[in-house]
Amino acid sequence: MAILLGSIADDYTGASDLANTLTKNGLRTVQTVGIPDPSLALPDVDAVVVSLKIRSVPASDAIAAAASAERWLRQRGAGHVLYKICSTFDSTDAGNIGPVTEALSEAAGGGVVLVTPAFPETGRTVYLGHLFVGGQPLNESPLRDHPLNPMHDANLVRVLTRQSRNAVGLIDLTTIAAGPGAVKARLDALSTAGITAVIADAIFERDLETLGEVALETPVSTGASGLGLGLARALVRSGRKSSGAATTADAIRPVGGLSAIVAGSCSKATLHQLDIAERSMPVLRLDPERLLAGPQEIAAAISWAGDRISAGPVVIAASAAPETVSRLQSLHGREASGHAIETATSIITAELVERGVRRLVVAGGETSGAAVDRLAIPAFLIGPEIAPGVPVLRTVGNAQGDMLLALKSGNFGGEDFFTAALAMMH
Ligand SMILES: Nc1ncnc2c1ncn2[C@@H]1O[C@H](COP(=O)(O)OP(=O)(O)OP(=O)(O)O)[C@@H](O)[C@H]1O
Ligand SMILES: O=C(O)[C@@H](O)C(=O)CO
Repeated sequence: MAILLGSIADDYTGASDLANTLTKNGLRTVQTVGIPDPSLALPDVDAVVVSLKIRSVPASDAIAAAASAERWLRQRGAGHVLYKICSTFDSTDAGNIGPVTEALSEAAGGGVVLVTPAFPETGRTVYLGHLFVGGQPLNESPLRDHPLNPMHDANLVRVLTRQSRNAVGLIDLTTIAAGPGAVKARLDALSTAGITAVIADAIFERDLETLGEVALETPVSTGASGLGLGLARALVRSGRKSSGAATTADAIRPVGGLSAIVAGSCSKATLHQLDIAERSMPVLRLDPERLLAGPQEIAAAISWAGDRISAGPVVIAASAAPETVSRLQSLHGREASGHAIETATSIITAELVERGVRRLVVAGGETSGAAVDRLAIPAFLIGPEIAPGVPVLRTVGNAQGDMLLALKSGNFGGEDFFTAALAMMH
């Protein structure tokens, strides 16, 4: 299998978001969980998205994992590797967007890397280096209260500079509107000035098409699904994409079994989706203090689900409003609380699968990563889109048999996302 495009995603929901975009734009795509075991039979595809869980780990660990994935992708023919980050640039001053971008670029022989989290379909746009989420600058959006990576600065040139060893530049919208030639000339000038990463503006998909065309001529880029769209369309336009359409029908063949939703995302969107789900499904709100205190809360949740799940889908959520999250974090620390809750939700998820759940929705990137790791799912085929950025996924090579999943990024999906997702899984 020789692949045209490789990607390394810094979390699992982000990986499925990108895989969905690549599929919609004509690339046959598979999502692997880490570097797959050589014994895993992968389908013949144009693009592979390797999901890693490296958004909120120490930068040195993130670099090591990304470097191995990059080598694996290059060995399979990937001429270009996209480092898939969050469209809201989730990171801290310690990384990991800057350090991983620099490491991937160095491994590929250096040069300047285009960086943009723009994803217009979900309202993420970048203008003069500033990231907007819907109508709000990043630092005024709900991302200012993110449990793990609160975002307090919308100026991405500044944010990336704080994470990088080398200087960071900007390619503004005027240059991008002038077309690929103008962007290349500007990149060359910035590269001569010693800059190794540039934040690129993008408001419309046409801006991302221009950026995709330029990025494809370089070995590495860093961005969200918008840049994936640009790269996929550039590959198709250039005629480099092999024949064979990207179909999703095979991925949603019915799997039967029970269905459940597990949420660890504390985003405004997820909190509202949970309120709406409460009108049609039993919802258990976990007590975070009790979750951290010992295994009783987990056992109680499993028993609660066991009493109800044969009658229909159940929802189990650790999610809480920013004030509650802050209180817990001030008592136990940010990372320790996040990690302990992810562990708890992943144990609950595995127990639900043990009891027959085969259709599963998980809300939150870190939460999804912990759950998928505990289930030891090796890879996913990409099914149809439930909402922008969230496809139905079908497991490949799963020990428990075929399952359908949706891994929802915290901020994605309409208010009825949970019922909409389950309605597409049979
Ligand atoms: N009640 C709570 N108090 C503190 N932390 C919590 C609570 N509930 C969940 N968490 C933690 O908050 C973090 C949420 O991150 P996660 O990535 O799962 O969601 P998200 O950031 O909304 O999603 P995405 O990264 O896809 O945008 C996890 O580490 C989770 O364990
Ligand atoms: O890009 C996004 O916003 C999502 O795919 C994501 O990575 C959130 O975790």
